[in-house]
Amino acid sequence: MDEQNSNPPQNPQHRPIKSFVTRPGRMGTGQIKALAELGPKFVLPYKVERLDTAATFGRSAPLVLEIGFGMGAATADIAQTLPDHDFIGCEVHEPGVGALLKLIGERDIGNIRIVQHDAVEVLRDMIGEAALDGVHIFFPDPWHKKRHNKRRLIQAPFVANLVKHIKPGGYLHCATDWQPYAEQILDVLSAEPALQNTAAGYADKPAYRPLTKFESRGIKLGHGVWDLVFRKK
Ligand SMILES: C[S@@+](CC[C@H](N)C(=O)[O-])C[C@H]1O[C@@H](n2cnc3c(N)ncnc32)[C@H](O)[C@@H]1O
Repeated sequence: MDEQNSNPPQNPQHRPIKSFVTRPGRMGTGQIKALAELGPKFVLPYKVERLDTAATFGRSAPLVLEIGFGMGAATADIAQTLPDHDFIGCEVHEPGVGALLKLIGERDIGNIRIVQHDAVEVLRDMIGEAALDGVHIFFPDPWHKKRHNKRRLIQAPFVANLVKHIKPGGYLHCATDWQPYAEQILDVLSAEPALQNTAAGYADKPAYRPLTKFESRGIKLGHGVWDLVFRKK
């Protein structure tokens, strides 16, 4: 999250560039308790095996994948706003996993499962083709510095692969507060032949996406936020 203080490791040639750096994070006692008590039910182990979503959620419902949910505030709100959808959230940062589990427990949310693993590998190994009705990528790490831009998640090869996992008619919703990244996302998604923009350029914020505290503060300071909503053809 705080790339100013992060120190991306050298990339050995055989390893793909990651969109995140794993950093130690302090866990609060509530997060530790939530991990211990709710982790076994709501955290799915990463496996090289297709996820059986009907068995996982005990029903068949539209499935939304969220990549990089951070502390999970938007994830929990959206899952409550859309109780007829099921949500799989991927996040590598353990305190975030603990924080979302805490919200799941406090609000008794049943339609979220978490995979604490790189979403690129989760997509490849656990999510079938055309399995997703929607994908949420909210405020992906902007990797501001030019030499770090290559770490940005939303790039053409990633999107070409991602769309294979979305059903025809399903959607990809991205949001960012960093204008150069918004421009990159707009270019990349517009150039992907399997996607169609639902707006002429940037979209209005869909009602289901809550304003985060961070975002509200930014808006008060006059900072912009750009939503992009594309449909799979
Ligand atoms: C800037 S934060 C935004 C978090 C949250 N979406 C929000 O709006 O507050 C980006 C998050 O994406 C996570 N992330 C980045 N790349 C990821 C990947 N490949 N798989 C899973 N999580 C990832 C990071 O750990 C970080 O928590």
